Amino acid sequence: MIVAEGLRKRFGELVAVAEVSLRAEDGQITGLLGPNGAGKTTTLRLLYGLMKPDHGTVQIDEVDVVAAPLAAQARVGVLPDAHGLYPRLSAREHVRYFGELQGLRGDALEQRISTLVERLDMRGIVDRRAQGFSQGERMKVSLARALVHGPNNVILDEPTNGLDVMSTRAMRKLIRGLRDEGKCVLFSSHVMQEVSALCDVIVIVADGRVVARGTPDELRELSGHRDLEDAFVKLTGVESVESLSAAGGQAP
Ligand SMILES: Nc1ncnc2c1ncn2[C@@H]1O[C@H](COP(=O)(O)OP(=O)(O)OP(=O)(O)O)[C@@H](O)[C@H]1O
Repeated sequence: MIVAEGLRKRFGELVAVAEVSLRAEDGQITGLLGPNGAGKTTTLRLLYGLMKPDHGTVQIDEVDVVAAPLAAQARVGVLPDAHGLYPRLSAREHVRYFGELQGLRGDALEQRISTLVERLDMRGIVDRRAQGFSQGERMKVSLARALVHGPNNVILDEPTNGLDVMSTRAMRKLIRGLRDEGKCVLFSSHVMQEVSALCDVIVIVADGRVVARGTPDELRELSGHRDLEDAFVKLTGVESVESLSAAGGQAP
């Protein structure tokens, strides 16, 4: 379970996260939905301890991310926004390296890698060097890396970005599978269809603030729109989901 309270983060004069509190439960998929620049990536980085908040707290399975970052990070798998891979390492070596960083060794690690190779359908690429991997192949390696230690919590930043239809379906299946195993899954997206297809709970952010939260049905009711995309537009105040408006607010 991931619980954030009163998060704030500014970069100089720019307020990226003005006020975000959220709760992502085990056995649920929680979607962080907002237009470009709303503060989603920054919020996720605060949640998994890549950045420290100026204000507020984050707990992962009741472990404080600022006070005990290593213990908190052991409980979470992260698919960050950029899937940087080492070009000379093979897919298997990437996953093994991250497993070792998480304290896995020997047969247990190799067994875990084999399971992920099957689950993510990586047989064709697992012993190839990452140089030249397609977007979908990079995504698989990044995901395997995130899941190698079997974390109870999984944070995914725009997980279907750049994926084709088949890969998007595979990703959705995987995300649902994690939920069905009882894991806490939190992912960000600016695409309403993506979020509505997957999420049990949606947290909508705009201008670095949570503007609404609830199940898809609750959000329809709150906005007075049957169509979820219309509900999103109403709740965020942006013209269209794809309007790409930079919504980071300026500090007073
Ligand atoms: N390291 C940084 N330094 C300065 N400004 C930053 C930094 N990271 C984010 N920002 C700014 O903070 C605001 C929120 O950015 P963030 O990446 O969190 O938004 P987002 O909702 O993830 O957007 P997108 O959907 O486009 O990825 C933006 O205005 C962005 O330019």
